Amino acid sequence: MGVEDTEGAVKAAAEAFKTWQFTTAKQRAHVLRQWYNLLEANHESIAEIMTAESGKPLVESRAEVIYGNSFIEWFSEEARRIQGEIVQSPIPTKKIMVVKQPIGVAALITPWNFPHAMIARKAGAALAAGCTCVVKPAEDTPLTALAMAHLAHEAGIPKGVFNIITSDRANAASIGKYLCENPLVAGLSFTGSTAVGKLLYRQCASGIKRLGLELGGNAPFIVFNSANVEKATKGALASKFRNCGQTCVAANRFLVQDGIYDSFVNSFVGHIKDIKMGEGTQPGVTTGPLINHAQFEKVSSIVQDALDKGAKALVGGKSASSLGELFYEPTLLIDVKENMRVYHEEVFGPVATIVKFKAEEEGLKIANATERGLAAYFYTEDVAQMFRISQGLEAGMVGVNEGIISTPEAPFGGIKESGLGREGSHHGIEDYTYIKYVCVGNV
Ligand SMILES: NC(=O)c1ccc[n+]([C@@H]2O[C@H](COP(=O)([O-])OP(=O)(O)OC[C@H]3O[C@@H](n4cnc5c(N)ncnc54)[C@H](O)[C@@H]3O)[C@@H](O)[C@H]2O)c1
Ligand SMILES: N[C@@H](CC=O)C(=O)O
Repeated sequence: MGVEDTEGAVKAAAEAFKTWQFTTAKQRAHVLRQWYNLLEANHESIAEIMTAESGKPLVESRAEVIYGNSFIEWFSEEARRIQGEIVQSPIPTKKIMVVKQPIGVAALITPWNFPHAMIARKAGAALAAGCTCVVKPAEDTPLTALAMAHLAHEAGIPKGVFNIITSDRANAASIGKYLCENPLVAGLSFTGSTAVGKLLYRQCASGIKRLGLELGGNAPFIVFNSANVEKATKGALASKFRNCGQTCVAANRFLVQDGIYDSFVNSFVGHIKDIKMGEGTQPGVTTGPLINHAQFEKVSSIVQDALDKGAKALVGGKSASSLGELFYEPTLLIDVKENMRVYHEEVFGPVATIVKFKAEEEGLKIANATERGLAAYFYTEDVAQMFRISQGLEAGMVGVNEGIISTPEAPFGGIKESGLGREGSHHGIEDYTYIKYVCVGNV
């Protein structure tokens, strides 16, 4: 689809907003719950579609559908808890009311790495608030989005309330620009690369549009001397290799204190060798291919740059071409130095790097030495250290002795160049409502 189709979708969403905004919270809660029920009932088919279009192993696709559905369930409940305030007035004849209203048409641009959950996290909140949506899924994963839309209409979400614009790569930029600049669109929420996020930020400036940005991360994963190696290895594997490393909150830099370095590295190497990579529909496969050639080239070149500059691959370090052209071996690099790309860039692939440090302050300093601030992780059994480090880390989300932090109940989002706003939790609705102060005089 292209800009003309987008124009049609925006007009349909604006038209549908005229009535959807006046539905009661209870009605919206009901219809979202119906959608959730259908998404649950069709969960295996959606997982199969996702695996077919993205290569994600079925076991991960199933987990994502459960995860994505839980946002629709959560926001079906939250719809009825969007509360205003009655404020104490300084003048007896005046009353002050603060109400929250839906912003209008919300444009949602989503990535390929979580084709269902990233739509669910945005659309669930928008629809609960009383907004209508125009969703532009990533070019690699349009079918999951269309399946969700099919079920949305079956669930009774009225025509025009939830619209999908699919596109190829060539049309993504013009569709994005159109959504940013169209005055009928009240707000835009984007998950994807920092480069595109910055472009959308600039494009939205002309109309001072409401903006939510979930951008790239560069998560440190610190293992302190006080850590439990077993727990740290388990968390490291989950955080790094989930979705073949193509996750914005994936651990990107392992920082390991000198006293625990050898035992952590040995344990990590053993577990990485056990990862079963292959075609997503094969039983037992836990890790699939990279999404496309661009991702494959990016991952290969980042690793090659590190190897050329003296890093050592304890596991992997090359493509797994016998499995297919987009497979890259789970990799562990040591002797990583500041002059290597992998030290600074978000790899977005199955590549773990380890840097050794001595003192706690040094570990924290390296962890914070990035312009990104999405997630950060650390492992320690020392309670005082838990408080010191979680306060000191410059990130929107911190996992303490935990490698998987995403859940609809908690606010997801970053600081610094990792984005604006929060998704999920009760804060997730804020992007889709505005506060209106109503002053009633002469009472
Ligand atoms: N934060 C995340 O969850 C996330 C997700 C995907 C990719 N990434 C990062 O981005 C890198 C590149 O991946 P990518 O190229 O698919 O991400 P991307 O940011 O280019 O794509 C994400 C979405 O934005 C759309 N898009 C692309 N260019 C656009 C434009 N000019 N205007 C409006 N929309 C546009 C795409 O069609 C897709 O829907 C990855 O290596 C990774 O570092 C991050
Ligand atoms: N992995 C994130 C989304 C971005 O990649 C999540 O856990 O929700």
